[in-house]
Amino acid sequence: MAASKSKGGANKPATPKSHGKQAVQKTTPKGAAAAAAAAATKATPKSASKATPKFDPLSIGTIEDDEDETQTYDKVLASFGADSDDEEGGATEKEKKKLGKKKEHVDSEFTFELSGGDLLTEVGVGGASYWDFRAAKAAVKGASEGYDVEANSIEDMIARKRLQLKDRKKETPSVKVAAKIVEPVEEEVEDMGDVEMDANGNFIFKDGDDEDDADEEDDEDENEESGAEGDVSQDFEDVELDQDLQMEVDSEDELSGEEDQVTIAPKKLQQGQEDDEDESEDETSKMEDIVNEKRKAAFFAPTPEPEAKSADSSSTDTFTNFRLSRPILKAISDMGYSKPTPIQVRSIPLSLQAHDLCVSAQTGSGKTLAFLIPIIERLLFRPKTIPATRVLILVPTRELGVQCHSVALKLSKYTDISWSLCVGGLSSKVQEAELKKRPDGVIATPGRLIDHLHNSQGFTLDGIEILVIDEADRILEDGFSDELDEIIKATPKSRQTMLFSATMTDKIDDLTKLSLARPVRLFVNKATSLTSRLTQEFVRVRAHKEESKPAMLLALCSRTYKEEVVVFFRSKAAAHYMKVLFGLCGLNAAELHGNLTQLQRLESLESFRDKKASFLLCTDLASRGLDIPGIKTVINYDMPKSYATYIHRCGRTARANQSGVAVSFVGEADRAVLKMAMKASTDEVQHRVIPGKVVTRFEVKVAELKHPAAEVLQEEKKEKEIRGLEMKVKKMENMANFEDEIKGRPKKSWFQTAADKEKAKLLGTEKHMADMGLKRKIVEDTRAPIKRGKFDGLSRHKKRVKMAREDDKKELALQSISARTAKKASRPARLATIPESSSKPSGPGGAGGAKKKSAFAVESSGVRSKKRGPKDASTSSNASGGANSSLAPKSGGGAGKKKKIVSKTLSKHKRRK
Ligand SMILES: Nc1ncnc2c1ncn2[C@@H]1O[C@H](COP(=O)(O)OP(=O)(O)OP(=O)(O)O)[C@@H](O)[C@H]1O
Repeated sequence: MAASKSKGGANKPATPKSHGKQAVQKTTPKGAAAAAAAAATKATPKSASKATPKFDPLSIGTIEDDEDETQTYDKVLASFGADSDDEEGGATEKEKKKLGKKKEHVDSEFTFELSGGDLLTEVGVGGASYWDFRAAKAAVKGASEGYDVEANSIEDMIARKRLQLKDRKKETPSVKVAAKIVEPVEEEVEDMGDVEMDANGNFIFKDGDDEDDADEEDDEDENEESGAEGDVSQDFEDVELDQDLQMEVDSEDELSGEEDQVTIAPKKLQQGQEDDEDESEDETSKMEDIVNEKRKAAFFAPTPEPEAKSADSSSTDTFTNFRLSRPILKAISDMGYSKPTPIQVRSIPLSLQAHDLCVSAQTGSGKTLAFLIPIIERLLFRPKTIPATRVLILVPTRELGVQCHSVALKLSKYTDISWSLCVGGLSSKVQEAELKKRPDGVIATPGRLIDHLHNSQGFTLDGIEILVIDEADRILEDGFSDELDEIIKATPKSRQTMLFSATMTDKIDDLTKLSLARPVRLFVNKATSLTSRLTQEFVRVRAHKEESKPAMLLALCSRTYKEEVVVFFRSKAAAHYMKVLFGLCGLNAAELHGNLTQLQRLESLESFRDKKASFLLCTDLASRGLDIPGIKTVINYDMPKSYATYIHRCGRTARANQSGVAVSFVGEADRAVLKMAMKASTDEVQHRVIPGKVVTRFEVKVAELKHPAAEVLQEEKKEKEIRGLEMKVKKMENMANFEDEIKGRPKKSWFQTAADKEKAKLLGTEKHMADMGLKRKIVEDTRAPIKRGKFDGLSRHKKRVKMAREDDKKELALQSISARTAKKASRPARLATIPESSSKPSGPGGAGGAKKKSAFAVESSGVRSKKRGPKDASTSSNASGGANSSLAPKSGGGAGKKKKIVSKTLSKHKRRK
């Protein structure tokens, strides 16, 4: 059945006929299609024979393979020692060597397990974690030194301080402090009040920490008194929450004592006042919508309808339906996945057929595999005589790069495909060495990639055939825009481009700069939607109670959400301060933000992943893409400025069919995002009230720990200063010992100054604020225009032809100018001619001969320098092994060939003359 269906579909691509990428498929040589077909047949395990193929495997777009050496599936298998159907007929030793080093062995009995149950759940629980830091950690700059330097870490300082506090506590009898703090800042450390420590150094809240304690005053009164939370009074009136927020979901009994109140927030925000305001804008926005829709229809290729599901759809959606090669199926199976997720079902076939894609699917829906699986499948059939980097995956953060790299390695485990991770914080030298070997794929952050483009000899993006931009809406933001432009220009236009994000934009204006070829738009969910498995809660923070937030957070994390919690802060300093406070309270927290070294960042993630730390205190650095199995709760200590960031932050939990909770502290300034969240939510949004008495108790605690926390931070600061001095001394020593070598190193170049970068960042924020409808402070774009090479972004062949033409033109200009000058010189001098040597006043009409002369001089020097350009370029590409020449075979060789083109055109010109 499978065979007949696939035959039937062979001439009927699953995608629109008019698609722009068909050219790619047309150029696919015979060998590649045959190889794909062979792969399709041989890779199909027996168990898949009943599966109905949903796309035509023969139309798989192959990596450029105009070389004769296209690998057949057998050869690929043979190269890593896997059994092919005909073991004896496998690759020879020589072929094996040529095909690359042996990877893991594929079991000859391997068949893809289709009945693995709901692996999403198993995986989500921790079956196949995406994270493997070994490769990244090995590449961290000066990793070994890092350990020494960090010997006296913040953890040690906190631990010491806790011991000190414990000792002091033993010496000083406990003194009760009043429930209400008047001047908490002035409290002495010794005045621990009713907050005591147990033998293990944990704080004990004597006054009713026990949740069963019913001997409490009325919660509402308490809340009034503390002002931290509680009754939902006037402040929120204008968002019309009041009445409904009073609704109790829990029974009275449950709400007695110190338990938080959790009530349903109303959906009123969707109607009423706002709608009235909107009405006036309705007509205009309708018109805009029509225009936009028309533009979109012209820009995007029609989206193929999802296949109609049979009654038993679960059995039809399997990885074997994609006709993937066996090494990939085996790797997918090893990772514990049995069925593709909906976004994988829809995007993998299109991606295999080399379509440009613009994909939006909810957080945690499996987008990483959605782009990696087809890439690896296609790379299996790449030409291999000359190594080349054909795939580039751009990610916005280093950690996301590490994660994506780790998944790519796992998926490529049974293949000879190589990957390089080029993100900041890891050793540039290690990366440079890797890039020299031309890995098949590079996973990079934009900044580090450009660094290599400018400073790693011979590294170019000329050979990129597939470009993936993960979290594409983020990378399309202004902060990255200059870098993105630079990268796009450096890659060939013929590449396949795939954009992925949970909040993907389909605004044409944003997408045009990526020079997409009729991309297919796959929006599996609304870009504003969050999974229904996520429970959203809001904790209100009144304007004058902002300073109670640390106490509220401690209350939440000590009483309600005690483990597998990620807390997002707006600033690095706040995250760090909280880390100290958590530590002093005996709560085990890791931190993740930009003030840490890369090693510390990775270690933080590791300790949180391994459940050594119950809390991860971080900035938005961790808001996108990070996939840490088992996160139960996300707390927005500071509400993000944009709803998109809110979606991404909340998306760290309730991933891969798991459920989760997102709790947000909402202050006066956060209403815009709150409204959007409420509007977009299909489920009820909860309002959590932490009893005022509880908040007060934690306020006492925070006040008491303020001084010790400050001491820890002071100690840390001193430690850093000492470290800084040590590093300076080391630098000076190095300079003294290796001065010549250090000074002899080529200076690094960068396409933006630090000020430009900062300005770009600011502009990004401004634009974002404007998009959010918030007040915009105009930042003038005073950046100097970025100087880019005239030929950036062109293929090597086109570059050479254009350069040759330019040289010809200059040469012609030179010749005609010199001919004219000679002609002029041969004319008899006019009577009134002023001698050339005499100076003329400058200004209009005053330039005379002197100006012409200088123009000539400029021209000729320009010719000279231009001529040097291509030579230099070809020299560097030769030095790099000419890896890319295989990708543009028709474009010819190196400098020698270029010279020929020049002389050919010149001689033609001369003939014409
Ligand atoms: N086919 C599958 N079956 C089971 N689990 C899967 C499958 N594909 C991916 N997963 C799991 O789903 C989780 C989320 O995947 P991934 O990180 O790719 O999501 P995402 O859509 O990129 O999320 P985000 O938008 O947050 O970046 C991962 O833990 C992964 O192991």
